[in-house]
Amino acid sequence: FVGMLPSRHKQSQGRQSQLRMMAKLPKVAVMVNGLPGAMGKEVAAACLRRGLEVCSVGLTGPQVDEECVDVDDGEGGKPQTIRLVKGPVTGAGDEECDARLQGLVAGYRESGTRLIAVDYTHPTAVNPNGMLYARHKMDFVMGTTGGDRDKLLKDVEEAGIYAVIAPNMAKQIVALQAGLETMAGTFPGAFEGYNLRVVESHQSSKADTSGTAKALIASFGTLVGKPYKVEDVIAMIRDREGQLEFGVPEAGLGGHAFHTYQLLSPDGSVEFQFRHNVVGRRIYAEGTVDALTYLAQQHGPDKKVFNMVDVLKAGAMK
Ligand SMILES: NC(=O)C1=CN([C@@H]2O[C@H](COP(=O)(O)OP(=O)(O)OC[C@H]3O[C@@H](n4cnc5c(N)ncnc54)[C@H](OP(=O)(O)O)[C@@H]3O)[C@@H](O)[C@H]2O)C=CC1
Ligand SMILES: O=C(O)C1=N[C@H](C(=O)O)C[C@H](O)C1
Repeated sequence: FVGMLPSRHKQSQGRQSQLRMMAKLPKVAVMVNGLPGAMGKEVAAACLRRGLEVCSVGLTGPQVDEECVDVDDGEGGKPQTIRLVKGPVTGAGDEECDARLQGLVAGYRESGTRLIAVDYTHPTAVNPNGMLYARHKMDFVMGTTGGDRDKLLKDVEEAGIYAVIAPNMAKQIVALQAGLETMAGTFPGAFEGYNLRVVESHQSSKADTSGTAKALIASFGTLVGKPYKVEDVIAMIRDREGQLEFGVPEAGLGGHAFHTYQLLSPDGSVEFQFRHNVVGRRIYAEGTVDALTYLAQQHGPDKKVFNMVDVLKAGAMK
């Protein structure tokens, strides 16, 4: 693997070094994990559009038979072939995956390039992959939702690596999240007695309840004055008929995130609604590149684990 390391796209490398000089970025390569999944492809495309080098190896899942996948910038640019390696499945370490990563990480280190992983895989892969990055001291951006988030944080902190971990990378949704956190911190109990109801619709292949909705109900809980259990307030829509009825356009059935948060006063006379509806996935991929660019500039010893609110507050989202 070491021999086939950084991509040889001369034109794109020229653009990369130009952008690096402008932004004073260290040399960075991105390992996209979760290929050939929907977000993996979107993120690879966004990296190529924005001049980040994409590593020629990426992790894949247990059900994928292909050995390689082509990614491109989504705008007619030259495709790049990524070799797929099965990610760890047990969390105890998968020998082949570890051996391959070891060579890869060492090769990039020798070439003075910071290799950062981006993870858009599966809720069951969050902790095994987090442990893998910890073992190999690889910084990462974790977009995958679900898993044991406390364990993920603990593993990362113990390994002393840098990470951005967030259930939503879309700038405007991160701003809503930050705004609600501020509102809840400033006016706890302002909605005392109100009833919260959350409906989220996603493509039928989505394995878990929305990580974004889970994050937002924490703030709503403070506003209402009582913590919520996910299963008590969040209704999921994953079926075609329900999705269309909820307003998802036919073209968005394969990839969408429609969320409505409703707060209703006890007598039903006052209603608040917060709604964010996204068709497609490009917005998250662009935010992921912002997170990568931000992470690439982090070297300090004090704070090493960030979320997207940190990235937004730092003014690092385009
Ligand atoms: N933070 C954010 O802004 C966003 C987060 N997401 C989250 O990203 C995740 C992925 O979403 P999406 O791309 O739509 O899902 P997809 O199912 O399209 O893609 C996931 C891919 O990851 C593979 N995979 C499974 N396990 C592993 C592993 N251990 N290592 C590497 N790859 C693995 C899957 O393979 P196989 O088919 O074999 O399982 C599949 O190819 C979800 O958790 C989703 O909620 C999505 C959008 C935005
Ligand atoms: O699976 C998705 O598609 C998405 N997942 C994230 C979540 O669980 O909140 C973000 C967004 O909703 C898209």
